[in-house]
Amino acid sequence: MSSSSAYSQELYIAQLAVQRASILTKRVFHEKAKGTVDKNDKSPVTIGDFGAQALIIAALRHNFPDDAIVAEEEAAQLRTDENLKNTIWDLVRSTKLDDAASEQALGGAIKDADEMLDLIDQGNSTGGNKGRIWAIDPIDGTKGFLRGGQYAVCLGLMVDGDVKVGVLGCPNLPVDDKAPLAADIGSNGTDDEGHGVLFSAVLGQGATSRPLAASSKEQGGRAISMRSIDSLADATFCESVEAGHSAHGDQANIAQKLGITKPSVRMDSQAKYGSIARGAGDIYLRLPVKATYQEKIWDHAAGDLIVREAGGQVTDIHGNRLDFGIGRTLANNKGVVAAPAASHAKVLAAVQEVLNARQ
Ligand SMILES: Nc1ncnc2c1ncn2[C@@H]1O[C@H](COP(=O)(O)OS(=O)(=O)O)[C@@H](OP(=O)(O)O)[C@H]1O
Ligand SMILES: [Mg+2]
Ligand SMILES: [Mg+2]
Ligand SMILES: [Mg+2]
Repeated sequence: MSSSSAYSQELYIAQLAVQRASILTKRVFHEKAKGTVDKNDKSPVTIGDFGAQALIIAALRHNFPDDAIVAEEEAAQLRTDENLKNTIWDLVRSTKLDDAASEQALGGAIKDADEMLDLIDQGNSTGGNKGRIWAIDPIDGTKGFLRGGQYAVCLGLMVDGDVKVGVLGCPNLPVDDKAPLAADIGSNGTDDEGHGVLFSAVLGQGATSRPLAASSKEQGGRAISMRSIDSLADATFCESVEAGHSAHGDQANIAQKLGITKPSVRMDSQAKYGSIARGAGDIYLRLPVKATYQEKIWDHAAGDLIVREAGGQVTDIHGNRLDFGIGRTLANNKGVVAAPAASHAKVLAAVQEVLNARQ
């Protein structure tokens, strides 16, 4: 550890935990049948989601035993499916960081398959605005992961409801912060040479990126910041791939109102937040499709902080900051509008015009 600034130990462990979990997800993509299991909300989950969650929680439990954890997945299905459990255990016990000291810092291996299941289930905190709570999305953008597009391994630490540390591992994004966003980045991601980036931020300390494959000896990373755009007409906006997750039609109308001429870049996961934070894109719009859907805290905690620390503003469609302190969901918010701080009011005004016209 090179620095003793606030949350430096949490940042260090979070980065290593995300790096290790990303090794597992990449192995699943390349080595294993990725077959999905349907969750009760009809969304897909893979052995990668369960395995990555187990590894991250093991690292947190070893280092911060008293902290609460909110994580997306639960082990119930694995307890009744021996085969599935064993496949995941096989992956989890054989996934390690190359650097022995880093692996040691995470507490090393999980004891056995039953301990793995118990760890997965320790992500069941109800959240809230008291004390230290980690938010984990082991694979965000599971559909992107399956199609070889974008996905992210996401970890955030909230203290009294405020996000203090955020880390995003994006195995299929270019390492180069300046690489323009390819139009097909959401369907044609790759983790070949030159890909894999780790975004990080600590509240009040800025945001950084570094290669996901970097060893822990290369601490730090490059500072990243949002692009300062003179005219919104030149902006690039990012949105979900799934039309059911955000309203593509409304988003196109908003872009048109802002004079944006470039087509949107569609990609899954919090890779959208990372991409705008480093100026590869400029705006992330997520307008609600279903009025009843509540966004989950693990889908936004790390990205929200990384964008704000890179000079952006993140609100919901009503202009309110995302409220991470009321439970597992963002029940007080609807949608997401993320933009450079100086342009956010203008973007929000266009969002509201389009939404008002909708009613
Ligand atoms: N109906 C609805 N509306 C909004 N959001 C939803 C909805 N259903 C699911 N989800 C969550 O969306 C997460 C992935 O969304 P993304 O925008 O990142 O990617 S995508 O292009 O839409 O797949 C996805 O995260 P993962 O489950 O981690 O992949 C879900 O938590
Ligand atoms: Mg999911
Ligand atoms: Mg998610
Ligand atoms: Mg997920």
